[in-house]
Amino acid sequence: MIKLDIISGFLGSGKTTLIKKILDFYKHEKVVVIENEFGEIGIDASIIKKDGLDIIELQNGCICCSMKLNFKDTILKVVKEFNPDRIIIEPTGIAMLSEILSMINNDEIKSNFSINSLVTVVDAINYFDYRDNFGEFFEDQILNSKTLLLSKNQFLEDENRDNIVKSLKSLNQNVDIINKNWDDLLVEDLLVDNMKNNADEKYKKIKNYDLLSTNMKSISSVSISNFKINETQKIKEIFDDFSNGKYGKILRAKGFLNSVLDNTLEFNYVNGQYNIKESDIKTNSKICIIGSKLQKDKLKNIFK
Ligand SMILES: Nc1nc2c(ncn2[C@@H]2O[C@H](COP(=O)(O)OP(=O)(O)OP(=O)(O)O)[C@@H](O)[C@H]2O)c(=O)[nH]1
Repeated sequence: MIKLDIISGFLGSGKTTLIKKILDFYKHEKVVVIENEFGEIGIDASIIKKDGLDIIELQNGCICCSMKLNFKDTILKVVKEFNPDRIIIEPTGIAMLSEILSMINNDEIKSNFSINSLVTVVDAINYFDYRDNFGEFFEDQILNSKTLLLSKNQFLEDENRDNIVKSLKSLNQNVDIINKNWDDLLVEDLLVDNMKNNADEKYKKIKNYDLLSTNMKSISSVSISNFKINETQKIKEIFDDFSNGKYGKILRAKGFLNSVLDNTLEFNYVNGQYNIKESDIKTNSKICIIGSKLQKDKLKNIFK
């Protein structure tokens, strides 16, 4: 049986960071990662790329396409082409987990695969904001997971972390919740416990696309390649501006920048917070911006 690991979670929650971490545990296996990115340009594949790892990138332009994507066919193609021990799937941050599970809930997949982990990474910093603004969608990921893994929890007080755990439990009583520092995380923590969780349990579909909130439906993306900005200070100013709403509600931006100092910088912006760090990845300058009610022309102009 081929092992299947599904790592879901809202935009910028920490899926790619987690996959990088678990790849170390599986370095003696033949692993294929399927990266389904929402924007038009791929960023995550460059981040997790390493020798001997095969990565399949699936780009999707809109939430509606992202949900209709046929994971089943892709997975079966990967099996034929690569014959892997394990497939790790990172759906887009705005994929409905129920939709993905319904696509792989068929005999062909079941006879070839065992679900090893079905994790949703929950961004502790933004938990209540996202739950309020993207409720039914956010809950779909939580209801359909076997394991919930809190990320960024080192930034919160114990009391706030406890409130998140309580809220998660009120949504899904049967799920394992991992609330620990990721330095202490073991791959065993993420495995589906078949004794506790019935693997054949029906996925819990909450809403179909037509019923999703306007907030959710208005999420779109802008991707810009080879932009000319090459100073850290300038990109910081842009990110500071992202939070004031003049370009729409920007939830996520990520990419690379070739700086004047001739090095590559990797940046991550998640709902008002950002970091910029030196990267050893050699690539052109590129940015993918995701948010709701995006002012796309204004955004393209600032990167001209
Ligand atoms: N400090 C800290 N930062 C984290 C943690 N998890 C993720 N991050 C940061 O959050 C940002 C987004 O992480 P990613 O792993 O790219 O998130 P993602 O879910 O793959 O993002 P998308 O694929 O764009 O939805 C990066 O800057 C990470 O370094 C965590 O547990 N602690």
